[in-house]
Amino acid sequence: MRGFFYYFYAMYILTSNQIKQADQATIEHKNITSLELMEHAATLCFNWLHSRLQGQNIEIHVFCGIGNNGGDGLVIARHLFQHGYNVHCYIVNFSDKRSDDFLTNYNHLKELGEWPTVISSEKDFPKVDFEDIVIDAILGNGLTRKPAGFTKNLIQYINSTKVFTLAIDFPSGLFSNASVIDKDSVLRAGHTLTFQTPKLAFLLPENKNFINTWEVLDIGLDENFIESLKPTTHYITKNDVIPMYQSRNKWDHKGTYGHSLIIGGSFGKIGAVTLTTKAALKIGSGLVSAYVPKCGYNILQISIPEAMVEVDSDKLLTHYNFKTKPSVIGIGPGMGTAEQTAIGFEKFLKNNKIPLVIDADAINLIAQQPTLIEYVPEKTILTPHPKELQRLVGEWKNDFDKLEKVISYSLKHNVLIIIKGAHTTIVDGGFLFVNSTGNPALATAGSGDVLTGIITGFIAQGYSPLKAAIFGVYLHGKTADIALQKTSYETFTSSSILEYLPDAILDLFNQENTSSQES
Ligand SMILES: NC(=O)C1=CN([C@@H]2O[C@H](COP(=O)(O)OP(=O)(O)OC[C@H]3O[C@@H](n4cnc5c(N)ncnc54)[C@H](OP(=O)(O)O)[C@@H]3O)[C@@H](O)[C@H]2O)[C@@H](O)CC1
Ligand SMILES: Nc1ncnc2c1ncn2[C@@H]1O[C@H](COP(=O)(O)OP(=O)(O)O)[C@@H](O)[C@H]1O
Ligand SMILES: [K+]
Repeated sequence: MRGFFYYFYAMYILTSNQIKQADQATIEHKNITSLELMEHAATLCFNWLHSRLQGQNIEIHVFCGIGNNGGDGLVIARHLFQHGYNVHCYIVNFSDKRSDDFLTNYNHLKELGEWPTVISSEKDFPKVDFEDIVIDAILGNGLTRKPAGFTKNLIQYINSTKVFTLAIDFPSGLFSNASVIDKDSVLRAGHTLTFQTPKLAFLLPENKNFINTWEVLDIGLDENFIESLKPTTHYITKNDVIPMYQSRNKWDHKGTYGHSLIIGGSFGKIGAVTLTTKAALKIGSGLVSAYVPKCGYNILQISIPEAMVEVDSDKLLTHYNFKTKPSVIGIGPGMGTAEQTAIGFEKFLKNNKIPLVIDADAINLIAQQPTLIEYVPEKTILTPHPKELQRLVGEWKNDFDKLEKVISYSLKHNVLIIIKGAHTTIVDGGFLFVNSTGNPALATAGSGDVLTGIITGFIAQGYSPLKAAIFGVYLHGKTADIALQKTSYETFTSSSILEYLPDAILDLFNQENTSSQES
């Protein structure tokens, strides 16, 4: 699904209410019944499983609730029976409020002579072996409260078997847009097939135990209607960044691609600012300068002959009196938070009018003196890792609360915040852009410094701060994804990000694999 609402294309992440509305609109506008929609969605799930199992004689336990998620389970069970699989189908009878489409599919199955087993209490729990497969169609998008009673116990029982579980739409008990209150009431899915759009809950670190791998099945909900909902949360994939790429013209020269100034470093931490400087160059900034303490001069000049270097005091940044006239400044890596550095930084911010990317200790200094944020130019980018973010916006109760806090900070100060992590999220006022690339190979010293350089270098070349942030975060993650085909998690270092940056850019022009809607 492609969004027109923002000024480029992106896949939407919908809330459960938006999905319900889109479901209804699709039924009305596309002249399709809800039963047909269920048949279509569940058949896609069956096809997914069938193409992998190829008729193998594995015991498959399909647990169905009594709503439409359960209805999906019944359709999947029917197809499995009809294809000769060794299937056990159960109705998790937690309520009398059976949905119409559930009932139709229930009867359909019975007519075929396949009577599901009804589970009404713990004594009805079947034996499930580790080698079996469980299909979780207990609760989906209609979850209104945490599962309790025997339903919760069933979820706990399935979790305890450590069996592979394929969740339909949602791991049962996981809310799309609210935090889990009772961790024992949520199914721990091995893989989730979710309908139409990714769900925000899948992308938050607090849900790491419930959601493992997942993918989106396009069930054909009405895209025009979804557009009209003006969703504010986007999932960034290759299709979304390709149009951002700015190609070069024959007559361009280095001045066309801007001048990045990287400010940072302190004694013992010159490496950080070196990585950032290298990254700004490698992503194509026409000119790159570094402003570092004197102790960093030789290191930078020797390790990056392409960069110009200006110096401050011996071991620390204190004066910030560089002569360079850059188009953008990336500031913070390795800078430290010494008192003299803090005093100089305050003066620098108060006088500066140049676009900024603020990272690491520069974020910590703003957190120490919060009014400093009033002096940054609008649409300045801040790139905190979780600890730095906490210092900046304060403690949060859960990941949804964290997003709320970051959104209000971003709105209040008109800045962009990049929440770094496994699914790095760019917050631009009320809009969220969640990244799809990257893996734990990036959990290595200096990878954030490189990201700062990439984003700074993009802004130098004329990318807007938002595009620089989205494109930079996407490519940064993509280097690690590509690298894993040739190297290991362990041997990937921050310098490897720069080594694989050309592959990540070239991959944009590779026609294969353009629909990476999975994680
Ligand atoms: N457009 C799409 O994406 C399509 C979606 N489809 C499928 O529909 C699914 C959504 O179906 P759904 O709306 O019927 O909700 P579902 O999750 O089955 O449960 C609702 C029932 O559970 C109850 N209930 C809630 N919480 C509870 C709890 N903690 N403990 C106990 N009970 C609880 C709730 O009762 P209530 O809260 O109203 O009292 C109600 O009776 C969706 O995930 C997808 O699989 C496809 O078929 C086709 C296209
Ligand atoms: N498990 C992971 N999956 C994807 N990306 C990750 C993972 N762990 C770390 N990263 C990325 O690596 C970078 C780490 O940044 P940061 O913590 O600031 O590193 P440093 O301070 O060492 O430069 C961020 O861009 C983050 O998104
Ligand atoms: K489910």
